[in-house]
Amino acid sequence: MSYGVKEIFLTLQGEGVHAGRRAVFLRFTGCNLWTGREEDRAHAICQFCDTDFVGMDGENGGRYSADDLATKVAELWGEGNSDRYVVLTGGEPMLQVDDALVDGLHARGFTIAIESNGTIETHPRIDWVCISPKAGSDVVQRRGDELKLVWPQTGSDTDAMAGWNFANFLIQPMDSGDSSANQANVESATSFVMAHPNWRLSLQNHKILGLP
Ligand SMILES: C[S@@+](CC[C@H](N)C(=O)[O-])C[C@H]1O[C@@H](n2cnc3c(N)ncnc32)[C@H](O)[C@@H]1O
Ligand SMILES: Nc1nc2[nH]cc(C(=O)O)c2c(=O)[nH]1
Ligand code: SF4
Ligand SMILES: [Mg+2]
Repeated sequence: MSYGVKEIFLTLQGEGVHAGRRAVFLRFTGCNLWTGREEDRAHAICQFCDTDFVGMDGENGGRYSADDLATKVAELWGEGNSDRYVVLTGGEPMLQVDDALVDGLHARGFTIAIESNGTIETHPRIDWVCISPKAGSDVVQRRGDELKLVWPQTGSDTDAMAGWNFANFLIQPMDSGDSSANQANVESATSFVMAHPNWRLSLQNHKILGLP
């Protein structure tokens, strides 16, 4: 098996419970909820994506074997064996993640996190599962460490989600690319959390910090 990779980079996790943690991001190409082409966005199940996951032309992108991919992730982490952390993202990483990659990353001492839309069951040996449901999709992965809902999304049933088996429930304001719409999304997300104390606010810190 080989993997199509858009980009791999060292940064800080910007979002969610582990915001601020040093992490290698491994971004796979391709998604099952949008082609990634602008002309298809309006018809996609997921229409608000902030990410270019098309092709393999990003930093350290390309086609890799499991061994080469795990080695590249370790090389980007650099010296030091403690607290090694890799985030599998995309696109939709569960279209590609398998035993060989998970075992290769574990063998190099990494704690493995995933950012997934939850429409495909996540690999059972991933250490930190973050699911971000998309309205209009069928979420089959209803357990994990973190449920991170982009807000607002009409058609999202937050009461039903609060009954799913997650350790943390987060609301993340949607980045729409327009500053006044973004301000409205932040205010709406804040109001939601003020009214629902079982949910917490997640901000995209990397965008504030100018990190990838
Ligand atoms: C680009 S997605 C890739 C992983 C996976 N496909 C997913 O949707 O969870 C990574 C994270 O960014 C979030 N995200 C995508 N577009 C966003 C936007 N415009 N504003 C805020 N968060 C966004 C997703 O919901 C997800 O939590
Ligand atoms: N710094 C940083 N943190 C992130 N957390 C989730 C991201 C993603 O695109 O999956 C992301 C990202 O793209 N950059
Ligand atoms: S599911 Fe994730 S990667 Fe796919 S289009 Fe939506 S936010 Fe982007
Ligand atoms: Mg991102």
